[in-house]
Amino acid sequence: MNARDRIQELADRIVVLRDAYYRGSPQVADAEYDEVEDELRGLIEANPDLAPDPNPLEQVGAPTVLHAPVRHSRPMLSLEKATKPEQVTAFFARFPGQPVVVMPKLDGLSLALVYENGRLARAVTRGDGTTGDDVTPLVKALTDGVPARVDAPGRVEVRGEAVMLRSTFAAYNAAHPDKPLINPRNAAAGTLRAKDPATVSERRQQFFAFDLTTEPDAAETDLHVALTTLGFAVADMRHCDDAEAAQEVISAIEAQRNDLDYDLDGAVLRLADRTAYAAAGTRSNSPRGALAFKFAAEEKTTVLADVVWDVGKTGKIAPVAWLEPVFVGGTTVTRATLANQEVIRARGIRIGDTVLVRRAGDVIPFVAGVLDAAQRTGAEREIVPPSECPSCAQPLTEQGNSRELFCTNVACPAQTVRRLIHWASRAAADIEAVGGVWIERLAEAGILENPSDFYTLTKERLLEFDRIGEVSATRMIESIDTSRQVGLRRALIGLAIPMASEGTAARLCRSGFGSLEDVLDAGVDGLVEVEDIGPKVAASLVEHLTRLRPELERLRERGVSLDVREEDLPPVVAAGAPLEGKTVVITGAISDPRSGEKVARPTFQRLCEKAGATAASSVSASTDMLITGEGVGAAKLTKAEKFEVEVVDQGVIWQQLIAAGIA
Ligand SMILES: NC(=O)c1ccc[n+]([C@@H]2O[C@H](COP(=O)([O-])OP(=O)(O)OC[C@H]3O[C@@H](n4cnc5c(N)ncnc54)[C@H](O)[C@@H]3O)[C@@H](O)[C@H]2O)c1
Ligand SMILES: [Zn+2]
Repeated sequence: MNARDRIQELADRIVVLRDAYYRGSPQVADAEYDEVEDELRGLIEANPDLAPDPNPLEQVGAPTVLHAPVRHSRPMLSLEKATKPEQVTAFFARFPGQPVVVMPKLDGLSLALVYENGRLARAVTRGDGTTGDDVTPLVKALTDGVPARVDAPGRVEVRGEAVMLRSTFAAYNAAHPDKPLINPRNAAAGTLRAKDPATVSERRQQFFAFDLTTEPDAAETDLHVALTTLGFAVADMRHCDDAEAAQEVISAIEAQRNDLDYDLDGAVLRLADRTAYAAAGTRSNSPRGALAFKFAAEEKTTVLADVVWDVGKTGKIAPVAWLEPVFVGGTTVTRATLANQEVIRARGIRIGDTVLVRRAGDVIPFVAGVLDAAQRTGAEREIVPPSECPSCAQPLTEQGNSRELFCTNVACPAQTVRRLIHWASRAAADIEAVGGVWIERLAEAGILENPSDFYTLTKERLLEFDRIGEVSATRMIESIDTSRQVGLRRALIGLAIPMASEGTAARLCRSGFGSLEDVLDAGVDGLVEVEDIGPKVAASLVEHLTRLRPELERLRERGVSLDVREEDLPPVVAAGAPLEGKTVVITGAISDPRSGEKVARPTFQRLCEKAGATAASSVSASTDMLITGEGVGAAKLTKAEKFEVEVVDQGVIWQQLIAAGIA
């Protein structure tokens, strides 16, 4: 195909894809759409005289049907994209001496809020950039972070992004397994298209501001200060004086990406000074004073090649999607979860479909749904749940609203292997040297069936197997030996009792149970006394521990400790302990100043708890102190500054711990 035809083809495709996307039913993932734009941009750059007219790359959004059209005071534009550090350097070089704010590029939809003499007059969507939709009632009813009044005269226009928080999204999907939302962005856009706020009342959104214009011109020229003074939330804006600092903040935002409560697809750089930003002007479809740095995509489409029903350690039979390999969220994904049969039904997924796969950080990849059912060829197959266990062929039972399938055969071979692997896992007995493949082989050979069987293994027995040498056999036996110190909390985790979480195990230890046998002897009545342990969890504990009693006896006989360990007990805090009543966050690498040796974070945390502190994982308004070790990330410090949290070097804390006889 010649360049002219290809250009036209790509331009037409962009129009079609945008139209579908802005109507709320995208046909492809963003990353794939961006590839089409990139190819067109490249071709036009190489053949400027072949630029299509109109050129979709110079347009914004899509001309959709507007219910209540409102013309914007100035166009709402797209952003110039960058993917390489050199482009960040070039941006700074264009504006010598100008400070820049760097902030997350939120993945929601942009809104313009217009205030007249202090009152919110209207909220308008971006639309095609020139004209948007008036969505004031929906925004007033459903969007947090949009003050009804601001303390400013004349006309104030605040632009920003309305997002559905991940927590809201997850809660909504948990409450509506029959009609799940595909992703937070789509959910936010769909919400603002609703005719009646009452029908979408559980789909709340949060507004984060990133742009401000005032008439008459306000005195405050710093964007960040001006927005926060007016009472708007901004998503973590940080000032940077040079490209190097900006690049650091960009990396920090990307590193934090999974811990935040909103989706983001990049970082935005923008001149911090409002006057300078306005003076920089615009191109056909983007402001000159801003740049978007794009991150790797967390969503891609791929073909669902098959669905395999996998037997878990508690007998749950879960559908696993086998995918054509797809690079998403930083790795190549070939497997993803499909949750349960209700989710499959609600999302209308079939084998052979092109599905949207989402992988954010260390979250297990999952199939979010089918983007474009119109692409089906007719060769797709229904996903049929099994009626019997794929491992032991026993009939299955269904449980709960989502109709999860269970094999209740305790002798099920697949479950046996899963339970053994679970016993050996890090959170439980931590038999590091015996991997899953070995456990499977030993189980197949009939040597391993219950956790207690690990403790009868000998080096000689292991050496009978092919492909095992003296060294690894010794390591395996040593690792098993060490795991005899597993103790109450981790043994309980390792036994994989349905409904008993890691938290349950920790709470039982802290509330005074001395051993696994004590837990069993307490009975349901004794267990529900423990904070946060309900009757269902208590009943499950008693039922399964009763069943496991012979196994507990075998473990004991073979020298495995099922008693509570000191580290799992509530710390004894002396009156006047140095950190009494303080909520602390620990960050950076910790080392003992006396020996210079590295100290694991949980160990140091435990010392702080003995000194009376409560440890939290992230800095918030309720944090009293940020304890810093080596190599502290800028993100934590900025947050501490924001919440006015005292920052204390580990050295100071060590001195207090040593003086109090705790360390
Ligand atoms: N899947 C599809 O078929 C399809 C089709 C069309 C567009 N898209 C996607 O939509 C997006 C396209 O472009 P666009 O031009 O609307 O957006 P863009 O990526 O150019 O970014 C501009 C938008 O970013 C948002 N934004 C978020 N945080 C911001 C901040 N801190 N400062 C400034 N703006 C901020 C604003 O809403 C603004 O309108 C891309 O992500 C593209 O992949 C997807
Ligand atoms: Zn089975």
